[in-house]
Formats: sequence, structure tokens, C-alpha cells
Amino acid sequence: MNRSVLQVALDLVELDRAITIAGEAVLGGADWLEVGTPLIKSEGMRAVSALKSAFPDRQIIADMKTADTGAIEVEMAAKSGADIVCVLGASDNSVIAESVRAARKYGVKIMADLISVPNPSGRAGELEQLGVDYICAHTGIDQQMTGTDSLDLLMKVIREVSIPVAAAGGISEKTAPGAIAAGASIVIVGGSIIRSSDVTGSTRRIKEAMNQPVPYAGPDISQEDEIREILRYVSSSNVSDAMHRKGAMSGMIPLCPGTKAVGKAVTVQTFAGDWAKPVEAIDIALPGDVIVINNDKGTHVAPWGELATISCLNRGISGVIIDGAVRDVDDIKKMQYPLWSTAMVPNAGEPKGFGEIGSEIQCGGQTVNPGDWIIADESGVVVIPKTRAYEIARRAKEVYNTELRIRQELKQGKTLSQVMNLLRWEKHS
Ligand SMILES: O=C(CO)[C@H](O)[C@H](O)COP(=O)(O)O
Repeated sequence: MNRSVLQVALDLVELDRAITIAGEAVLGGADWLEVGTPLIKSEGMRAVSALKSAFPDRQIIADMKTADTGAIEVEMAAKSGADIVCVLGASDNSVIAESVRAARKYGVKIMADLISVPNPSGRAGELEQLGVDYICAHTGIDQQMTGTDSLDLLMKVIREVSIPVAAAGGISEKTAPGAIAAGASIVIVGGSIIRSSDVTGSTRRIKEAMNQPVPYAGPDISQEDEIREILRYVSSSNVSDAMHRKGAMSGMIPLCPGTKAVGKAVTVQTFAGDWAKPVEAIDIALPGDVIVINNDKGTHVAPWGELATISCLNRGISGVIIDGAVRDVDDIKKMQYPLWSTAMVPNAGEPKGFGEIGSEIQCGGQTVNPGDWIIADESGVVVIPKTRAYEIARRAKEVYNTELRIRQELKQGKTLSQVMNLLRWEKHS
């Protein structure tokens, strides 16, 4: 292969949307079109034949992820119009050999996907010996969320084979030049194109980036900075979706609607409005943190007010969440400080010094540990366990991007029910 190829992966579940998006991607310069595994599972082989009929001059890749019955699956895909059939590189050699035999018989090519292969560089060489036509160095979507890097895998396998290698897994305009510089002949892009509100523009930008290969220097920000960057633009609702509806506090009212807080939790347990520990937490918290307080169900007396809020502003604390009451509401509203509470009351407590800073607490019905991430906006407050914060932030970004595309389709006149094909996907008992 002389020139690098952009393969757009149509990882969708609706055929009509896949064809529309494929058309937009082709306008932007997509060379090859992949019928993604979710589309094949949802629509079957008719998705392959429909894509081939709609785009007869493009190579159509059927991402079957075949793990058994290689000959049957390759025959089905080939007879439906696929030019290349994707099988799992981790499959037994007998499956690969049968797939290759069937591919030769029906005049199609085999791409072997290295997803989850324990020894990718060794296996890539074996797959070449078994006769596959392309190797795909692929980091799966769930793996990407935990921070696995697809270009690391590409670099491990590229020198092990002489057949063309494809790079796949979260590739974007930023990382595509690195894939080409590392030697990929094919760059496979799904999410960065199909979830874009401007599919044609995103495809064009990735194609242009592929023409300027630059060695990949690894991620340019730390995981913690990436979490903060993502949480600043996604919403608490996006995060709740990413957490399968877990993590939302109940009864939290934003004192200053329109404000947002994002940061790591500094937890405070206090009792009956005792404001000593909440106020001491301001000195312990770092700029960008969020103070999360449990006032042990006391709503008749407030552990927080205006002066504490001024102190928080001065220290750069990102926000305050109180399972309990706040007072001096008018003054805090003037400051437009990000604060959520379950109640308001004028009574102040006493600074007695009971309670604890930095222990596990309950807040709005959720368990919060120090260092857990908090995102709070007008819809409410969501707590993200620190052990999954990177993964959840990246999944929330996927939710956000998916909604960008759906919003675009709504603007074009479709109803939400039509875009989501609700009637088809209703749950059957
Ligand atoms: O095969 C796939 C998932 O199993 C995807 O098609 C592949 O990972 C490319 O999509 P993305 O760019 O979103 O990772």
C-alpha cells in the first residue's frame, strides 16, 4: 500500500443513521467504511450489503470479530458485499486458517484484530504466517476508558510483520499523525468521527492530520488534569449516564443556579451546626478542591455562612456541598459562589470542634471518601469514586459527544424518538 488509508468505523446500531453518517464521512475523504460490530449485531448482514450498495466505490470492511466458524462468517460477509473481513487475532489458529481459506475462495481479504491478545508482537507474526492480509493493532473502547494507549500497541507490533498494519482505538486528529509516523498504513477512526456534530469536517481534519506525520510523544497531560478538563465541560447528567445512574446525591439545591463546581472532595463530618470542622477544612483543602459536609441531618442550624464562603473564595476552593443547612443566603448569592445544600436556615451553630475532616461520610444519600471527584451543576451533585474517576470522566466525554451528534440530527428536523428509534429498542418483558 503506497498511501495511508482512513477507515471510518460505523459503530452505530441503526442502519439509516450509519448510511447518513457514512455519506458525510465520504464527503470528508473517508477511504474505507467499516460496518462496526454493533451495527452487524443489530442489523445483521443486510448492513454490509446496504453499505456496499450505497458506496460501491469504497472498500467495505465487515468487523465480524470472528472467534469461531471462520469459513461460515467469512462467506456470509463476502456474499453480502464485504471486501475485507475482520476476525479476532486471539482465535485459535484453526479459525484463522479456515477464515483465510474462505477469503481466498470468495476473493476477499482478512484483517486480524489484536484486541486483548496477551502477546501481540508474537501473535502478529504468527497471524502473518497463517496468511492474513492485514494486522489491526486495536485497543477496544472499554480498554481506552481505563487509559490503555492504542499507539503503544501499534509500536509493539509494527516491526514484527511485513503486511500492512492498521491502528485503531480512540484515534483522533491529535493522535492520527503519530499512528502514521509509527508506520500504520491504515488509520481506523470511530468515535472521533461518528459522534462529531460535523462528521464531514472531522473526517477532513483527520485526513489532513494524517498527511503530516509527527512521532507520538504520549499524552500531554496527566490523568488528573484530564479528569478536571473533561469534568469542566461535561454535565452532572453526562456523568450520571456514564455511571449507569449511580452517584447522584438527593435533595441538593444549588444556591447560585448557573454556577458549577468540579474538584476532589475534602470530606467533613460535623454535628448540629458545629462549624469548627467545616471552617478548618478551608485551610486544609487545596485550590480546586470541593468541601463536602455532613451535618448529621441537622437542618435547624447551619454549619456554613457568608464569612466561610469569603474565606473559601480567597483560597480558590471550587465549591461547597452541605447535607444540611446554609445561612446568609442573600450574601452568598451576591458572590455567585458554587454551593449546594439540602436546607436554608438563619440559625448559626457553635464552633465546638466535634467531628472529623478527611473520613468517609454520607452526603445526600451517597458515600463520599476524601479524594473522590465531585461534579455539581444546576441538575445536582454527583460523586465519582476516585478509583474510577479517569474511566468515568472518559465515559462521560463519550456521552457528551454522542449527544452532540444527536442534537445535530434534531436540528435537521428528526424527533428524538426517531433519532433513538425508541419503538424498536423498547425493553421486552
Ligand atoms: O472495533 C471497534 C470497537 O471494538 C471500533 O471500531 C474501533 O475501536 C474504532 O473506534 P474508536 O475510534 O471509537 O475507538
